Amino acid sequence: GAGALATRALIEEPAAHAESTGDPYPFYGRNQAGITTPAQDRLHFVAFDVITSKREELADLLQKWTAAAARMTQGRDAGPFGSVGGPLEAPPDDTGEALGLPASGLTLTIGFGSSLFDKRFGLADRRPAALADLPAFPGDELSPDISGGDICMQACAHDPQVAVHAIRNLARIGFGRVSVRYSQLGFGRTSSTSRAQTTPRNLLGFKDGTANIKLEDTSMLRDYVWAAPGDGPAWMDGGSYLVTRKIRMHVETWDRTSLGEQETIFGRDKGKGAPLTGHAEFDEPDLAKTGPDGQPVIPADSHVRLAHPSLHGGARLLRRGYNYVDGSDGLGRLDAGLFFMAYQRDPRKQFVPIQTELAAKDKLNEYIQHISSGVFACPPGVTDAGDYWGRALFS
Ligand SMILES: C=CC1=C(C)c2cc3[nH]c(cc4nc(cc5[nH]c(cc1n2)c(C)c5CCC(=O)O)C(CCC(=O)O)=C4C)c(C)c3C=C
Ligand SMILES: [Fe+2]
Repeated sequence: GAGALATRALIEEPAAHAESTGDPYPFYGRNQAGITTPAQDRLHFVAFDVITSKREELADLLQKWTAAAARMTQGRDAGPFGSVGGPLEAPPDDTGEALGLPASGLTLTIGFGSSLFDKRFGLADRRPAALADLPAFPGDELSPDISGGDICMQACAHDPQVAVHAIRNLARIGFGRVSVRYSQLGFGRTSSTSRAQTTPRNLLGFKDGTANIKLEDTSMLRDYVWAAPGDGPAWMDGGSYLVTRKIRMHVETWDRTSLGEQETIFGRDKGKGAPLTGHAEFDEPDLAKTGPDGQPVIPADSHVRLAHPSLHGGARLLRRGYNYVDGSDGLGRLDAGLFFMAYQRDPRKQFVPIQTELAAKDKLNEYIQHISSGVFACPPGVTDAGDYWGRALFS
C-alpha cells in the first residue's frame, strides 16, 4: 500500500500524460476556485438529485465531499487510506484511476439548484431571489432529464482522467444520499478567463471568449460576478450564480455556409477574431459604424451586437463553457455543441436579458438549439479545514 499519508504526486510512477501543467490550485479561499481560475482544458459537470429526506444526512455529505475535494484538488486520494493503502477486506476509499497523476489544475465547484429549497430540508426561507427559474425562451427545446438538479458539481482539470476521477469519487461518497441526474464531459475550453491565456475556438471555428470578463478585471468581478452583502441571503456573500445551457450545434449545416455569412452572423472575423469594424482581436466593436450601403457593419442580428453590454445596461457575464461531442446521432450527424456556463452576480439582470435578446433575434439561432438548462447558487469558498461547502446555509 501507499500508506495513509502518501500523496499521488509523491508516488514514484511517471505521470501517464504530457499535459502542460500538473500543479494544484489552492482549495481554500474567500471564493470558490473554478470561477475566475484560468479555464482548464477539460470539464466533467454533474447534477445530482438528493434522495435522502434527512437534513442531517445532507449536511454530513457536504462535509464529507468538502474533505474529499480538499484532498483531490491537491493531487491526493479521495480518502485517507487511498486507493491501495487500506484493508484488503474493504473497498478502497479512492477508486484509483488517478493514482500517479498530478493535481492537473483540478478545481471542484459546487452549486445549489432551486429545487433544494423546497420543503424537504427546511431551507425554503433561505432561497435567494436571484435563484429564480429562467423564463422559457423562444426556440428552447429543453429536455428535463438533462436539466436542473438539486446540486451541481463542476470539475475542471487539464487531464480528463483527473476530472472524471473526482466526479466518480464524489458520486461514490454520495451513494444512498444523492443520485446522478446527468453528467456532461467537455473539452477545449471555449473561454479564456485570464489575459495570460490565448483565446480558444468553439466548434464553429470562431475565437470564443475575447470580450469575456477576465480575472484581472477586478472591478468587473465585483460588479458582475460576486454576490455582495445586501444582494440576498448572507450565506451567498462571496458566491456567484451559475447558468448552464447545453447548446447543440448543427455543424454540418454551418459547414456549408459561406465564410462571409459566418462572419456576418458573429460580427467578427474568423481568422483573428477582430470585430468587423476593427483590425485586431481586442479592438472594441464600433456598433454605430455603417457601410457604403448605409447598413451597420456589425449587423442588427449579429451575435456580438445582441450580446453587447451596451444593449443591456452594461450587463456582462463571466463565460466558462466547453465544447462537447457526444459521438454521432442516428443520422450520422455530429452530436456536438457548446456546454455554455456563465457565472454572474444575478441572472435576472445578466443572463436573462441577454438571452431574451439573443433568442428573439440572433441569426446564429438557425444553427443552434438549446437542449438543457440549469441555474445554481454557488456559495462562497471554504475558508479552512473546519469549514465546509454550504456551512452557512445549514447553520
Ligand atoms: C445568453 C448568453 C449567451 C449565449 C447563450 C451565447 C451562446 C453562444 N455564443 C457563441 C459564440 C460567441 N459568443 C461571443 C460573444 C458573446 N456571447 C455572449 C453571450 C452568450 N453567448 C456575450 C455576453 C458575448 C460578449 C459580447 C461582447 O461583449 O462583445 C463571441 C465573440 C467573441 C467573444 O467575445 O467571446 C462568439 C464567437 C456560440 C457559438 C454560442 C452558442 C452555441
Ligand atoms: Fe456568445
